[in-house]
Amino acid sequence: MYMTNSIIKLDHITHKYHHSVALSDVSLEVKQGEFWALIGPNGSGKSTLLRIILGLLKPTEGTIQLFGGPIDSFKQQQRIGYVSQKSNAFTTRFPATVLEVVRSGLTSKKGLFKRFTKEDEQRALDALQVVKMADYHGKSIGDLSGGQQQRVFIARALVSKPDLLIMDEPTVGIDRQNVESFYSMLSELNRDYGIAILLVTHEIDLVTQLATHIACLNRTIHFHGVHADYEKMSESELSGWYGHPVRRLHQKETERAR
Ligand SMILES: Nc1ncnc2c1ncn2[C@@H]1O[C@H](COP(=O)(O)OP(=O)(O)OP(=O)(O)O)[C@@H](O)[C@H]1O
Repeated sequence: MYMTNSIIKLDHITHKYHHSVALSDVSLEVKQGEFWALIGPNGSGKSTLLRIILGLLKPTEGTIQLFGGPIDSFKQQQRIGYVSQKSNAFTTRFPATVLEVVRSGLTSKKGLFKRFTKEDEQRALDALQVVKMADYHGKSIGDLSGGQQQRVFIARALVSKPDLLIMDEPTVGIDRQNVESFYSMLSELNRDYGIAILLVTHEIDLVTQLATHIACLNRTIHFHGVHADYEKMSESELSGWYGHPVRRLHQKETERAR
């Protein structure tokens, strides 16, 4: 069989909503084990790009490959875990324990009314262990903090053992201190378990320290590459494509701010 370490490959993606261009000629490749931060200001096309990758939206032009094959014939949805920014709103209205929420990540494969086995429960507990939330498995999800809830949603996405985790601003509404520990948990997930990550965020300084690769989007890609090359971009170049001033915090400053 043809082997590839390519996970997402976008070639010349353009997307128009009616006549307005949301994305223009975007090409990008995410490979096995990489941690990509996709950054860009409001309205820059980040969510549009994610929806295209998730197969929810067909681009006006361009091609997408997932795991080395065309998106149209992609059938292994369990290889991709997705966590949205809206998870929090859902949890508080939904009375369930942490374990039940995580186990529900297996539902798409089992069908809605199939019974869960002991093995399923163990898989859910293992996923909770990875995000350091196993001690909370019996708690009601609504009783956890925003940061803890998002960890549980990561566990829910991990329960089918995906190769890629896609997240759309997962830290919205979480306080700064918990955001930092949430991001280091993601970094461990990438480093220790080899899971590729594509993370959409506004929190440039926190994330660019951890990501192995960075893509700067504002309708089109203004930069994409490894962290070291991103660091070489001047603050004025960064501010130019971002649309308003960007100040770069360096590692030492971030350490001090903790
Ligand atoms: N369903 C839609 N119909 C028409 N225009 C849309 C639609 N969705 C998004 N747009 C427009 O496309 C552009 C890109 O939007 P998108 O939501 O992808 O940006 P974003 O970077 O995710 O923004 P934010 O950071 O604010 O979430 C914006 O100008 C937006 O108004």
